[in-house]
Formats: sequence, structure tokens, C-alpha cells
Amino acid sequence: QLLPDSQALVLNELEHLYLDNSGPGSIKSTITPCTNYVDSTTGLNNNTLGRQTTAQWIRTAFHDFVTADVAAGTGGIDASIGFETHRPENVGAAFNDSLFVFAFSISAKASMADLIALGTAMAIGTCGGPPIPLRGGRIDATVAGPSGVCQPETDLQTTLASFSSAGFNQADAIALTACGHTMGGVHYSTFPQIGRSLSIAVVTARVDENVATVPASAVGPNNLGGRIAFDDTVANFDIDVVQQYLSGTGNRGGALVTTTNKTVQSDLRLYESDNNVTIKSLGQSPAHFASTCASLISRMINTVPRGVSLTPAIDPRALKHANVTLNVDWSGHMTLSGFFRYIDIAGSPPAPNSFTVSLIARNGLVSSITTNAVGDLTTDTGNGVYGPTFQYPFTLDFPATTGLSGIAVGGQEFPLQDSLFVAPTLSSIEPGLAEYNILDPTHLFTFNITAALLSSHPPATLKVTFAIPVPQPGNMSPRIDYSTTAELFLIGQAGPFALFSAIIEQNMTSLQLFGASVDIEDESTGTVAMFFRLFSILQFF
Ligand code: HEM
Repeated sequence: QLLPDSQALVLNELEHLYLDNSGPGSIKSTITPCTNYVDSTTGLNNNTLGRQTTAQWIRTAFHDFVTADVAAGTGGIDASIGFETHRPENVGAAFNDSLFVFAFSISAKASMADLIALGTAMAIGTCGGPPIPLRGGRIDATVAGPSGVCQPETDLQTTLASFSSAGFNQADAIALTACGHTMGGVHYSTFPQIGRSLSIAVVTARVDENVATVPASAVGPNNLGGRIAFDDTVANFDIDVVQQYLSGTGNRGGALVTTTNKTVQSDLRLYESDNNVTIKSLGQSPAHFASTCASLISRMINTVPRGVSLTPAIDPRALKHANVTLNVDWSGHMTLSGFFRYIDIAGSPPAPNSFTVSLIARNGLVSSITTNAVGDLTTDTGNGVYGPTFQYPFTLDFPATTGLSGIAVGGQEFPLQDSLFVAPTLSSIEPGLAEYNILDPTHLFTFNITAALLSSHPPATLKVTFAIPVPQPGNMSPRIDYSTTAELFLIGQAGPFALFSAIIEQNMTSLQLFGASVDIEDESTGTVAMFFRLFSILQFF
């Protein structure tokens, strides 16, 4: 299926973030093991607070989603939660902690809202839960949305009305809550009134998040936040929360069921609201729990404002290329490098040792120029949701006169284009990779950006538009700013390509550079090369 360019780039980027990288600094590494907690106030792992990043990601998605009004076509997963963290209904560290981690991956083609969806799928899939089909294309809100997230003290009618406005009926609301409440728990540092009766003193403590007011019983040396888990497999996405609730064993469904303060028994109220019919049905079998949760969670993350068009779901069975970079040098010699990803999914043929990658020339014919892409079958680079994942790096060399319109593996063809692109080996960034530290504050970068346009009658200039993540006041999530533009000037010819270049100085943090990209446009014809990641220039030096 051929998608419009910008949709295809969104899907590729999401797929890459989701499926390819489990190494240091990856999204996956922040939730490995599933009990891990990354503290946004320090940027470090801290496993003494009784907090857990996976649970926070699922809760973040829920709070972003549930203020949707599907009839009006507003709200849903749109990252508006970033503007709403000061609200009492969004109490706790979960939201800013989640946005902090996701901000490392935001770019022109990975919105915060898509990252919130990805985080939910990854947290569930890697912690024993079912695979959640993941689609891309969500758009970030620019202002806060309406309030209305259910709180422990919210009455049943109001809670059900809020779910209903978001498109979820009573049975959906009960099941979705049980699905969410299989991970993590209630923190006495955040909700002390659940352990004690509501009083002015405790409400003050809740606002202060003053750990000293937590009942001694919940606090331990590795649980300084005083977490009471919903079930006793706190980091597993499993049926235990339902079974322990129904059988009155273990954590019995957690503090929102067992607290003696009736006002805040929100899970009990919800589960009993249809005489436990839904919760009993959910408890039939682990397979039924998994499939019901997968379907409800997909509906939750795919609830988006009207007008947002989501891509198809990522197809993990597909052999797919990633990190593809095209280069041309002054003598008209071209290279295409990147890797293919193969996931060893149960039931599909085992990962082969190598693939033959063939060049499809500019004229559309599969050429005799091939390369052998050899996999490292000892290193699983995947996220663990679908199966062992292997990368097959390749480089194809070919003359600019041959050019390319795609690559082929076996009978499968992957369209690419060489009509306009940034040539990383003719470009540079100062300071370079050796001096790069992602935590460095704002400093001056000097970019030499060189682009190649397939043209015998080139224009004098090309337009460059930067896409830079910039901070938003009062929000841990950056937005992408497109206001910086520049011109590249014609500097010469390399085979059939006209080369354009400029030296552009720009102040930004190292993290901003990490997420930044440029679009290049030939305004005389409207030809555009979208989403060239500036950081990829650094990788060539
Ligand atoms: C009636 C609706 C709900 C209410 C009143 C409610 C309330 C709460 C409360 C009070 C906490 C404790 C937070 C803390 O102490 O840090 C919590 C945690 C959590 N909630 Fe809900 N919740 C509801 C529905 C949901 C739904 C539908 C989901 C997901 C689909 C969800 C996912 C979570 C998760 C994963 C946690 C654990 C967070 C952590 O350990 O950091 N909740 N919820």
C-alpha cells in the first residue's frame, strides 16, 4: 500500500523507534526491566521510590485520552496532558516523568501524541501483555483541553459519563480500568486520603507530596513513595488484578478497592456497578483478558480529534528497510546505505543469514548492481514484543547516471527517490560527534548543508525549512518549530545532479539537534525532500 509521503515517513519513524532499538538510550532501555523507574527530576533511574515507568506511561495515555468528546470530535490522544499536569485530577509524577522520556524521541515525524501511544504499546507488549497494533499520525494539541479525568472520589455517574463521552460504555470502562490497573499502584505520597480518612491536613499533604505523611506501613526502603500495588505482579501486564479482586486474595484489586474510606473506593464502585458481570467475564482466562485489553487499549490510543488521519498499523511481519541514507560525491559516484530489519515472528520463516539487495535504477528496472546484506543473528535488537529482531546492514555503490528509484529483496520492491536529497558526506556540523553530549546546553552549531537536485536546468536556490523541537512554557513536551528557514545556493554539478549548499549558524541544545530535521524544497517545481535528520550528518564523521 502506497501512503502519501508524509504519512509514510511518520510510519517509518514510529516503526523505527518501536521495533529497532533496544540499546542504551533507547525508549526500550528506560523500561528494562519492567520494574524500572526513570526520574524526570534527575534524569536517572531510581528504584527506591516504588514507582515504575511502564505503569506511568499507561496512566499518561489514559489521562490524555479520557477527556475526549467523540461526538464533538475533540480531544483523545493529543498530548494535551502536557499542559494539564497542574490540575488536581492529574496529580503525581507520572505525566511529567513520561513526557521527559518521550521528549528525547520527538521530531517532525514523531509527535508527542504518537509517542504516548507508542509508550503504551511498548509498556504492555514488553511486560508480558498482548501486542497492541500501533498506528501513527496523531497531532499534538497546542493548548490544554477540557478537564474531567475521573478521580478516586468521583461518583459513579460522573465517571461513567466521562468514559461515555470518550466513546466507552460501562462494560468498556470497567474492563479498561482493570486492564490499566494490572500495572503499578496507588502511591500514598500522591493519594494519602486513600490510606487515611480525608481531612484538611491530608489534602495539604497530597498537594505537597510530602512523603513524611505516608502511613508507615506502606513505606519501605525501596518504596519511599509508599506504593500499594493493584496486584502482586506489579510489573506484569496480566490477569492477576482481576483474579485477586474476584477471589479476595493477594492485593484484592488494590487500594481503590480495599481502602476503608468509601468515598475513594473508585475501582470497587466501578467493578460492582454491573454486579461484577464485566469483571467476572474478564477473569475467565488469561487469553480472554489479553485479547479484551488489547482491543480496548487500541481503541483508547486510537481515539483522536476529528480530522486526524491515522496511518495503517505497523506490520511487524514485513521485511523493512531503515536508516536509509543516500549520498553522491563530486565525481558523480553514489552510495545508498542502511539496514533491513527482519523479525523472527513465530510461524514465519526463520531469519536467514543474508539477503541479496538489488538496486532498482532510476529507469525503474532492477539492475545487476547488488550487495549482500549479512545479518548478525547473535544480536537481537528488537523490543521483545514480536520476536527476535535482526539487522542486515547494506551499502550499494552505483553511478549517478544509473541513479535509483528503489531497492529490491527477493520479489519485494521498496520505492525510494533520488530527485532531491541532502548528501550527508558533503555536509558537516561543527562541533562534531566527538564533542557531542546530548545534555549540553544551548550553543552555536555551524551547519554546512549540501543537497543534490536531479536537474539539468537548476534554479539558483533551494529553500531549507528547519523543524526544531522547542520548549513550551509550562509543558515538559516540546513542540516542533518550523519558523527557521534558509537558502541553499547552486555551487556546481555532479553528474546529472546540481549541488546546492550553505553555511548556516544556529543556536540550539544538543537535545534539540538530536530531534531536528530539515525539509528541502525546489520552489520552482514544488519538489520536496522531507525529514532529513540533521543528527545523521554527525554519524558520518
Ligand atoms: C475510574 C477510573 C479511574 C480512576 C479513578 C483511577 C485512579 C487511579 C489512581 C488514584 C491511581 C494512583 C496513582 C498514583 O498514586 O500514582 C491510578 C494509577 C494508575 N492508573 Fe488509574 N484510574 C482509573 C482508570 C484507569 C484506566 C482506564 C487506566 C488505563 C487504561 C488506568 C491506568 C492506571 C495505571 C497504569 C496506574 C498506575 C500508575 C503508577 O503506578 O504510577 N487507570 N489510577
